[in-house]
Amino acid sequence: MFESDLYDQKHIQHQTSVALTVFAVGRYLDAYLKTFLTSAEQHFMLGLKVTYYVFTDLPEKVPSIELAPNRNVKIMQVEKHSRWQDISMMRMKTISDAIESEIHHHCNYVFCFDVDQEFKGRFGSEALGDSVVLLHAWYYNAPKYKYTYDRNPRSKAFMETGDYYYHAAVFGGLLEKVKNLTDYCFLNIMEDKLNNVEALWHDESHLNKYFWINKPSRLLSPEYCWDQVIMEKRDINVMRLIWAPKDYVGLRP
Ligand SMILES: CC(=O)N[C@H]1[C@@H](OP(=O)(O)OP(=O)(O)OC[C@H]2O[C@@H](n3ccc(=O)[nH]c3=O)[C@H](O)[C@@H]2O)O[C@H](CO)[C@H](O)[C@@H]1O
Ligand SMILES: [Mn+2]
Repeated sequence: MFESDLYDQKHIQHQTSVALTVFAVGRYLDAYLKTFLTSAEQHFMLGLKVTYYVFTDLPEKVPSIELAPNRNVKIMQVEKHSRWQDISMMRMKTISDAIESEIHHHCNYVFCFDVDQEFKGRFGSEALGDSVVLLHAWYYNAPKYKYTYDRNPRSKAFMETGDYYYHAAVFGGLLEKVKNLTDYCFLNIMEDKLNNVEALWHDESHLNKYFWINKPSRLLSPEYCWDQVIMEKRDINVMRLIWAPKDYVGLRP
């Protein structure tokens, strides 16, 4: 196990400030946002300055959460795309724009999360790095031929081979690195649209392609986004973030 104090001391000394982006659009807001934010206050980057950027089409419904000093929430209005695939993919453009217009005034690092998750253990400054991505809980132990990269040569996300299979529910890093990643994914998503194709796992497929070409500087273990449905968990010492129950039929547009 790493020495968490050493990481924290370094970042407190450098006055590191972290942005967390999360999207809660449509029915996902009521279903997940409160648990996500309250659990983040218990486990995410404690001791550091944190700004939660909540992107939603329903700003008046964002729950008010009790926050520790040095931490705050900023609500950012976004439109609700009619297809859930676009709600997921267009996050790349929104994050890129927010880094440029807003986040760079306040923060050194940005971490981008799906909302359908709950913090359960320390998710601290050890996770910070220039360019950070997460090993997908379902694939970190799987043989490479099982990785679900996009295999359609017509899509910009097409890959024959790669290093790992990454999960798009958590990624982050220095602002300029994350901006580079989100710009890349958005451009390729739009090019696919012009060609009438959609990558197999949407933004996640493009993210996997990006990190094949632009190697990350830090890999997070599946402890940082674990699915409790998986029975085999010998490698998992601490569940730091877990998947919330899915309800695609009830919650997606
Ligand atoms: C089975 C499936 O679908 N997989 C996709 C989806 O996994 P997930 O099943 O985890 O997708 P999801 O339904 O959690 O959607 C991704 C995120 O978009 C936001 N959201 C989505 C829909 C909505 O109506 N409102 C809303 O706010 C929310 O923050 C959510 O967590 O996302 C991944 C990226 O993480 C990949 O893109 C996958 O292709
Ligand atoms: Mn999700």
